[in-house]
Amino acid sequence: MALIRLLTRLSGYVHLKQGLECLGASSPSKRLQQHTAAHSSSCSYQLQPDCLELSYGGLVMHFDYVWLRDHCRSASCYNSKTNQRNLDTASIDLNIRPSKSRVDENNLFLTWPDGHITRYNLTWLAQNSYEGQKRSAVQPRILWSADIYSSAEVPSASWDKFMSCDEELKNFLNNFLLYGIAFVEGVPPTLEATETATQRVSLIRETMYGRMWNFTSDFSRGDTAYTKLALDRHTDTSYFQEPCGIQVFHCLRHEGTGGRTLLVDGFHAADAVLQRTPENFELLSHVPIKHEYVENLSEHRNHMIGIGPVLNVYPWNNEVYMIRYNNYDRSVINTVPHDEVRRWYAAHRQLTAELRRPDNELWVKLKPGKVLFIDNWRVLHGRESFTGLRQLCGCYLTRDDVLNTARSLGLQA
Ligand SMILES: C[N+](C)(C)CCCC[C@H](N)C(=O)O
Ligand SMILES: O=C(O)CCC(=O)C(=O)O
Ligand SMILES: [Fe+2]
Repeated sequence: MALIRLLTRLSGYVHLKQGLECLGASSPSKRLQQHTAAHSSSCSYQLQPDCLELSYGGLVMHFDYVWLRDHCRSASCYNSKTNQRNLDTASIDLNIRPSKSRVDENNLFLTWPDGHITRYNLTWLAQNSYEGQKRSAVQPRILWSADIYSSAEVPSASWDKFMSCDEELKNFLNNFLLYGIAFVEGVPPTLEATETATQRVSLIRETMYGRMWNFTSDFSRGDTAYTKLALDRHTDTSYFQEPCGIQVFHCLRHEGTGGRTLLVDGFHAADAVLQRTPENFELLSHVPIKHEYVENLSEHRNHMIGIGPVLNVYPWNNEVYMIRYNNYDRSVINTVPHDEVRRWYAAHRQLTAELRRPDNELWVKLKPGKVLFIDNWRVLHGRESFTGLRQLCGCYLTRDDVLNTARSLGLQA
């Protein structure tokens, strides 16, 4: 196998630096290598029997030939106006191999057996390689305990600026992405203003609870949320196949005592389990669990079922992207044999112990004017029991559209 080696001076340092930043954290020795490479970079590649091995920017990457053909960005294979693939992937010979290959300073060129030529930008390859993805987080975040969150002194957005200034919205969303919670203050204490605030961020996700809800402890629905009782930490709508992405709360009125809101970073707790007992993390991220909502009132009849592990992780880097934790709504476990179920209970116990550590509990008293956005895929909420009239309004938001807004403002989401 011919080894083609190319040593080039890099045309732009910035160009390389950007490419490398996308690769995320690396070991000190790798960082040193990358640093040296800032002045002159080496790119080498080798056509292996089953893949192309590319060494660039301190990273050794492997690209399957079918993958390479499938990712051709030429005008006939890819429509760059719509960012959609034109190429029919099913027409690629699964044993395809390039007949010719070469590199220049910034690109790799492959000629396919039918004469078609593909040009790949080397930085693009590095950013989109499996090896590059494995090292980087999809969503950068700050895991928090109550102390970490409080000392960060994360500012709330202020209503006027939030509604009129994109920079304020961007800061708000940046905090939301980093911590999984964010506040807007100075919002008029009405359902309408709350709705207006949420529409700045996303689309409302209507559920069987309605579009916007405004609830008190009148037991108008068959759920403990509609009482004065305390609620332990949980995520909502765990009984949906896709639990609601964001929950918004605005306390419009409370004449009485208690009723504080509890917030806990579920990803922080999951990370503690991963660090201490990886086999428990493994069980929580693989054993499928059922959650169920059965409502049997004359005006409301609902039966919802959601099945999935407590921790949902990306398979290529084990990054947790969703926690589904609601002991009230967890249903019968019948998907696991008895010897595994005991181990699952032990893992669940460890996660629960982390979630219940007092130093992980952030308590806030919601007041009229202060709107709380919670990432319901990450941060658990609960409440203290209360007395008196307490009126809470809010809604759920569609997750894709929150992330869409964040990306449109230039954030990584
Ligand atoms: C928010 N809102 C009051 C409308 C609904 C409450 C839903 C409560 C349910 N047990 C769950 O955790 O999903
Ligand atoms: O009353 C509260 O503060 C929250 C109740 C709750 O968990 C919910 O509505 O989802
Ligand atoms: Fe809830």
